[in-house]
Amino acid sequence: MDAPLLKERERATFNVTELIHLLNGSEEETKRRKELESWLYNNPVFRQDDRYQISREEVYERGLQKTRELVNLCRRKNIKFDSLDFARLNISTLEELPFFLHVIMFIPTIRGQGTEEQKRKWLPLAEDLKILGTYAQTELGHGTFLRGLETKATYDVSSREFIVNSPTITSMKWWPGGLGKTCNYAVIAAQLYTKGKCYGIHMFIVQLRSLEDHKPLPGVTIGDIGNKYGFHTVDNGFLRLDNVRIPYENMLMRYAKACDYIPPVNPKINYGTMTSIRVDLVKDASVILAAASTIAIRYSAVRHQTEIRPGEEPPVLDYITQQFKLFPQIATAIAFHFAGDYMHRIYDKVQSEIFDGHLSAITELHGISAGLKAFTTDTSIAGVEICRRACGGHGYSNASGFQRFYENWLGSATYEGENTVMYLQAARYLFKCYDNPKEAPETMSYLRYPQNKMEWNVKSADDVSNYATLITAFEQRALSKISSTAKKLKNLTHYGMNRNDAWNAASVDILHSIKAHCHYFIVKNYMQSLNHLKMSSPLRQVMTAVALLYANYGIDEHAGDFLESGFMNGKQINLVRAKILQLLKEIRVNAVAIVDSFDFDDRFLRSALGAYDGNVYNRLFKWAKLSPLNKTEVHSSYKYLRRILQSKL
Ligand SMILES: CC/C=C\C/C=C\C/C=C\CCCC(=O)SCCNC(=O)CCNC(=O)[C@H](O)C(C)(C)COP(=O)(O)OP(=O)(O)OC[C@H]1O[C@@H](n2cnc3c(N)ncnc32)[C@H](O)[C@@H]1OP(=O)(O)O
Ligand SMILES: Cc1cc2nc3c(=O)[nH]c(=O)nc-3n(C[C@H](O)[C@H](O)[C@H](O)COP(=O)(O)OP(=O)(O)OC[C@H]3O[C@@H](n4cnc5c(N)ncnc54)[C@H](O)[C@@H]3O)c2cc1C
Repeated sequence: MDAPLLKERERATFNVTELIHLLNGSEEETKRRKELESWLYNNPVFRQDDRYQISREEVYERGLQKTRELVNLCRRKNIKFDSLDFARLNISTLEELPFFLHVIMFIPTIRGQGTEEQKRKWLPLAEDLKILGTYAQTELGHGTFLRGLETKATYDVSSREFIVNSPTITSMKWWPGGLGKTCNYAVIAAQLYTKGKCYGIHMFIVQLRSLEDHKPLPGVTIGDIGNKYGFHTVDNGFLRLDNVRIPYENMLMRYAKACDYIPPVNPKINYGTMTSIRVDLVKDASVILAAASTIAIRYSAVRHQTEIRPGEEPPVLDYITQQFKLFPQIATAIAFHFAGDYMHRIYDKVQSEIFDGHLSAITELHGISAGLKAFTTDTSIAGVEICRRACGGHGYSNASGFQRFYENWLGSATYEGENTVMYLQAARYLFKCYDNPKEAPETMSYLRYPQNKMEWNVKSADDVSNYATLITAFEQRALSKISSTAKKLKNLTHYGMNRNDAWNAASVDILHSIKAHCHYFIVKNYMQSLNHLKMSSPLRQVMTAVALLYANYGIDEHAGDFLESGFMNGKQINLVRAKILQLLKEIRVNAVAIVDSFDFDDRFLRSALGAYDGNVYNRLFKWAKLSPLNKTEVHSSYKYLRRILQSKL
């Protein structure tokens, strides 16, 4: 163990194991997670040290090998795909495996939108991996605007079949994970046509490849869409269907019937699978940012550079600017951890209502999950990059471990709902609640009260150490944004603009309003979660400092909003900034211990900079020697170099 990290750990003022169990939910949860991880990480197939030295095809093939190992492990240990254990395994690999969509979207769509009979037929096949499916909704021409999707499923009454067709090039399915080479089935989102009338988007199970030789079936043109920023393991694919016939029973009909069409009670119930992934992405944002913070903090405690006082080369973690970069990332990761817990609680509650036939809460769930998905993924993507940059040159090396997180996580601003669109969807719900405050859910209860102007009763740095005053600050900032935007919308329509054009004209203000609302919710939920948790006083002291940093940092980052709201003045902003510096100093002694509490296995981080023992330089050198260029002392391309060296200008 590298001496600096040892010293850092010895200085900690709280019990790391206590925080590990708190973040995992309990000691039993920690034990179970570590047991599952040991089964995974002890398998050589999950090697990663040559990840960046192999081709895309080898990466894809490795993905299938890992899938095989993961599936065999689940079978040996009787772990079901919809179990918490599988979810733990999934995040512990954090690999975008080619069969990923089969588990997170294909099966859940059948489970959520199939009739009992359809579930009896398809779920055993899917859960036993007799068939492998993906979720094929996005098309070349449309990903966001689902009502604009062009794939058609036309009901042929005479044969009791649907004819599924891609009428144009823009109607080709494009992006679905595993579609290119892996899956032999898909749930296809298509416009249902019956008796000459279009009834909108419904979901259809379509076989794409033979179960005998995996060749594409007649009428199916299918393949990989090519290299991307990340998700290299996944064969995101394209699919064109040329009047492919499927049985009537292949339309998922829990909520709608095709023959003599019966519409769903709420047409958006077909969008339910997307909501479930958005809910997961909130917690994923916490995990990704916690992993990046772990790498950056451990490295910053080991990396000594330049001088504060002549003759002393300190760890870069002693630079206040380094703390100002990194400690808010730790705080954000923990804030999003609690937001993810909240999202899962709400999702489970609404899901049980839906299965009892009450669909009213799906609009609220959509409004909240769309906003938090956008807010947490945007923030965590930026946070990973801050962590990477804080590691200087070695942060730019693949040996740092950042690229794996960053390249896959970048997509989260787009997949499962492009973030701007998600913000606007959440805002649509927020402004509806603003106009009808009595209908506002608990997360928007502050809209119910009269918007009386308030002043922040803050006179000293101690006042910015109070959860209630900080929550009020974020509430007033959000209210100020929402009410001024509502006024703008009212004026625009008052002077003759229709509601949609007014919405578009005010959409930048609307975006600021929903982001302020999400930020308020995250702060409030974070602090209330800590208040409800039992912990020792040393740990509570640390967690309080981190939570206060999250809130005060948020005020400093958006100082203009808080001043504009009239709720705060310049002097108070300076009190906040003074508080931030005081909190950085307080957190410094525990920084390494806090990221140790995220409890990432080295084989998950795969980082020469963030390994638990801090043995950075030997790991970097060992990794560099793996470079294919180092297979020979003189590279075979020397012949070109020699000509360059011998040529005359
Ligand atoms: C390191 C990585 C780790 C983990 C990664 C894990 C997973 C991710 C990896 C890959 C998976 C990616 C898979 C995909 O991307 S699948 C495709 C995702 N696509 C989308 O999200 C499409 C986004 N577009 C839409 O959802 C819709 O088009 C829309 C933007 C919502 C607009 O729909 P539209 O029908 O036009 O509705 P509006 O006219 O705007 O009216 C809105 C109306 O409908 C209600 N609504 C909308 N959506 C939902 C929903 N999901 N649930 C419930 N209700 C919904 C909305 O509330 C509003 O209701 P009103 O009462 O106001 O009318
Ligand atoms: C890694 C990855 C995996 C994916 N996996 C799948 C999958 O398995 N299955 C699947 O079906 N799809 C998948 N997708 C597709 C993904 O869901 C879509 O790309 C996503 O929904 C965005 O849609 P789009 O590409 O049409 O973007 P667009 O909507 O075209 O976005 C382009 C720009 O237009 C703006 N814009 C669009 N509409 C509005 C609006 N109403 N108001 C304001 N601005 C707007 C957006 O903000 C954005 O800036 C995946 C995508 C990626 C990157």
